[in-house]
Amino acid sequence: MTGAPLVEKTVGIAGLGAIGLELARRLDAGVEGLRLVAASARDGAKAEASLAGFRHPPRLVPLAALAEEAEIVVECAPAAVFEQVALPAIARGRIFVPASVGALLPRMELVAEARRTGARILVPTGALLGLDAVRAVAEGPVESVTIETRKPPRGLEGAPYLAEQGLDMGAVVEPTLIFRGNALEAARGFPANVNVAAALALAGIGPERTTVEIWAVPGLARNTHTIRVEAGAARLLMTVEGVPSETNPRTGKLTPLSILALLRGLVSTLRVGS
Ligand SMILES: NC(=O)C1=CN([C@@H]2O[C@H](COP(=O)(O)OP(=O)(O)OC[C@H]3O[C@@H](n4cnc5c(N)ncnc54)[C@H](O)[C@@H]3O)[C@@H](O)[C@H]2O)C=CC1
Ligand SMILES: O=C([O-])CC(=O)C(=O)O
Repeated sequence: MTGAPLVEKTVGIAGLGAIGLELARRLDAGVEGLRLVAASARDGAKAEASLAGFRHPPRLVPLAALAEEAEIVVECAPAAVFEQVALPAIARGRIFVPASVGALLPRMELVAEARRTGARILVPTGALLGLDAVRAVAEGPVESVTIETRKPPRGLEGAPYLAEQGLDMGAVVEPTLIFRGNALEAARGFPANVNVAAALALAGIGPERTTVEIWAVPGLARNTHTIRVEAGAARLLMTVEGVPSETNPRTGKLTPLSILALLRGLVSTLRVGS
């Protein structure tokens, strides 16, 4: 006797940068139960070149059209175009997987909208770790959640908070605490750097109660995130040292892999971790 035939889920990717292109490559190499059918890129000619060696190149479509093409829409684009991907995906009742989690935090009304349309918003662990454990302890009482992010100064450049405070990352010569506040304030001040803090906040006790520290550390080779949780069921202490990707040193190599693991979990028979 054979099992039920496998029903493939179709995937569309918004943005073919450090995360999107690696995820696309992995899917094109073959993942049982998943088929990459569409992608969006800002530069069509560059995208065609990137996809040239693919076995089954995805159709290149505008951001807003991804939701028409695919059941799962993965957002890996700059936060500035988040709504162009998220709104159609949610309106059409798709599975929406955002990498720009910092852009989701100030738009939590999208969750209510997804409930109305039947869409699901699945936030990947991304560059972080241990959100299964954070979700588990958050089923009980939690006293505090803190994330300490350490990055080389150039990895923080361009953040609005630095301009507001007149902070020059070129002048940092020793490990320096640049910011301490809650996850909502961090997402506003460092929109390209606190996707991890946003994901942690959503997994645990919310953005107001999640504390974020951002350190600029000259010479640091790996983006390092340390999570500390005091909860009724357990004390969590977890650190990840991410290897920067070659194409975008702000983004670690772990993030596309985390998204791939999430997508596999949507179609696999055996799934491990809550
Ligand atoms: N959740 C997490 O743990 C992490 C999330 N991120 C976030 O994920 C997002 C993507 O990150 P990366 O891949 O490193 O960025 P990237 O800059 O390497 O890639 C973004 C891509 O989107 C493309 N793009 C820009 N405008 C577009 C448009 N209008 N239509 C289609 N494509 C467009 C760009 O050309 C580029 O190829 C960022 O918002 C970043 O902050 C990054 C690292 C970790
Ligand atoms: O560490 C990384 O790779 C990226 C990061 O901090 C973020 O996006 O929040």
